[in-house]
Amino acid sequence: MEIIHLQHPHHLVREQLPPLSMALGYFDGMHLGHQKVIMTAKRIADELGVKSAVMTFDPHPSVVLGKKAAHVDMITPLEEKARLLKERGIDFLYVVRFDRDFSNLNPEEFVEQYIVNLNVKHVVAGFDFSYGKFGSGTMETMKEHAKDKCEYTVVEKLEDEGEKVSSTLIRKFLQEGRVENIQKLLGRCYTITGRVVHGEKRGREIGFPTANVGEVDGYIIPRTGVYAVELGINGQFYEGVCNIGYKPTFHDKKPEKPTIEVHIFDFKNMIYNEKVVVKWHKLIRKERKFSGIEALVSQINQDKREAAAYFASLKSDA
Ligand SMILES: Cc1cc2nc3c(=O)[nH]c(=O)nc-3n(C[C@H](O)[C@H](O)[C@H](O)COP(=O)(O)O)c2cc1C
Ligand SMILES: Nc1ncnc2c1ncn2[C@@H]1O[C@H](COP(=O)(O)OP(=O)(O)OP(=O)(O)O)[C@@H](O)[C@H]1O
Repeated sequence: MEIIHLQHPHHLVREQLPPLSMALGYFDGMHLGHQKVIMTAKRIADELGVKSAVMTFDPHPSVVLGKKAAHVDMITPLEEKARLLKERGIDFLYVVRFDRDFSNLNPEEFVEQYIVNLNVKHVVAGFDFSYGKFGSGTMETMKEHAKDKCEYTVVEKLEDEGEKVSSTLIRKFLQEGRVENIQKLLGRCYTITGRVVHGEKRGREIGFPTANVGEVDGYIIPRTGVYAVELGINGQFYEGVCNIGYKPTFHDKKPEKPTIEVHIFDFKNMIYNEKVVVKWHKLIRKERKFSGIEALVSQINQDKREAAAYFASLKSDA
């Protein structure tokens, strides 16, 4: 997959570009609704005998348009989004810099410059996609704006239990720690990529060595608590339990940031500095302050049993 970064105004020339079937959207999460849009674009590309493409934006429009943060954490930061698109056989990923100038394009200009002029023959988006200044272009106006230069397909709403499958819903579940509910919206577990960093080195003393996962910038961290997780190291996944939190048993003053610590069952290798993937399966309980090490250790043993029972149930379901 080729990744093409564009900044407004772009200077690409239509005649020099391959004809495309392109899916449009921000696509944070690459959830099942997004996958429906993207795979529709790919199917149409195959039918037309053209290349498949996805157009996304960076940073998130709310960073530029909103009054809020200068940065928004993601379900799938750009690198992860690109990895998932490559896995699905998409040929081109266009990443358009979302800045003030770009956001001020009116809908007709957006279609002319970023669809027609990029040699898009067929454009695919979801029922609620909007484009152009104030998001005033919709899939209803697309017909008019694309005129006879480009065909388009609108993908119907994908729902789960009567609710639209959306990034917003997944973000809410992450805030609540309900990672188990996310699996059916993403079609996979929520994952975070990071690196094993040095912790406070207390874990080994209490009989539960943990891999502290750092360098997770850009990802939304689920709420604090204890989870059944898998940790991926060099492509191999190991079952374990993870605490996301502030370790109140040992810290009277709340640290600035929570730590992410994974205890892998029956594992003794040194993995400092390794790149790892945390796969979030299920929330087991909230983090608590214990009266001492003994009470904490007894609870962690219980957590391990619960996580192991969960993983065993997955195998018996299969
Ligand atoms: C499964 C699991 C559950 C944990 N639950 C708690 C908890 O509820 N409260 C707490 O203060 N610390 C909890 N911890 C964190 C331990 O205090 C921590 O692993 C220990 O202090 C070692 O930290 P270190 O690796 O930074 O040295 C938990 C750790 C694990 C692995
Ligand atoms: N559940 C869905 N069914 C069909 N199409 C969808 C669905 N969710 C998103 N899309 C489409 O996928 C593209 C990307 O959508 P977008 O990035 O706005 O995601 P979203 O999940 O709807 O996010 P948000 O929760 O922020 O509204 C758009 O074309 C959008 O219309």
